[in-house]
Amino acid sequence: MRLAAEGLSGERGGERIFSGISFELESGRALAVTGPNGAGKTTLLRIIAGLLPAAEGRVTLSGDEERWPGVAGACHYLGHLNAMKAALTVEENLAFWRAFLGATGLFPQEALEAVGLGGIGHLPFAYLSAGQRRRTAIARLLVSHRPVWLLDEPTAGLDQASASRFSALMREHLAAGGIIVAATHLPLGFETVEELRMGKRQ
Ligand SMILES: Nc1ncnc2c1ncn2[C@@H]1O[C@H](COP(=O)(O)OP(=O)(O)OP(=O)(O)O)[C@@H](O)[C@H]1O
Repeated sequence: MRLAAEGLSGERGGERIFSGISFELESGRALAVTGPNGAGKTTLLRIIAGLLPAAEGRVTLSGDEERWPGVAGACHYLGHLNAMKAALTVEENLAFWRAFLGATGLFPQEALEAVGLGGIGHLPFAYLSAGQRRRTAIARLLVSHRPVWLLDEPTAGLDQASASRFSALMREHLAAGGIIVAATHLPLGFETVEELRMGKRQ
């Protein structure tokens, strides 16, 4: 499987944020997108996820078109917001996502154990600390299989042990043939094969 971006330009509020971004990632490879605040890292991830249109260029996913006919449907997008309902329990939130995205991954309790939150599935999401919320959002990546993980500052708010655990989960995803594009200010904790450095804006 190969994720490719060709000549991507991104705009926000009618203003060109970046242009001429190209890359190719084979199964098992990760791309760390780095650069200063406002460089367009989130914008790029959202374009890849199909959440924003590209001003120019295109993103394609090839190699298993029968199973993954489009890029958007093949992606998990972990944004700054955690995409959980405050009033539902942690486990109910994950059960919702598993039903919504497809029961092709771990059960909610298994996913919670994988992020070290096995004991708190019964708590309302609203009760969780910032780091626990982030770890629950990471558990969402595990309840339904998607080959491409798009991660925006995935380790923000995580303590060192949680960041190491997540790093191991990312390595497992790559070892299983997955692809990762991560916007990050911090090292991801494994040898990223490529870095895409986005420019300074102002
Ligand atoms: N909805 C919007 N309308 C207009 N401009 C926007 C909008 N969203 C973002 N921008 C602008 O687009 C630029 C790129 O933002 P983006 O969030 O992609 O940067 P980033 O590299 O992810 O930054 P950070 O490291 O701070 O997360 C910024 O100047 C931002 O102010």
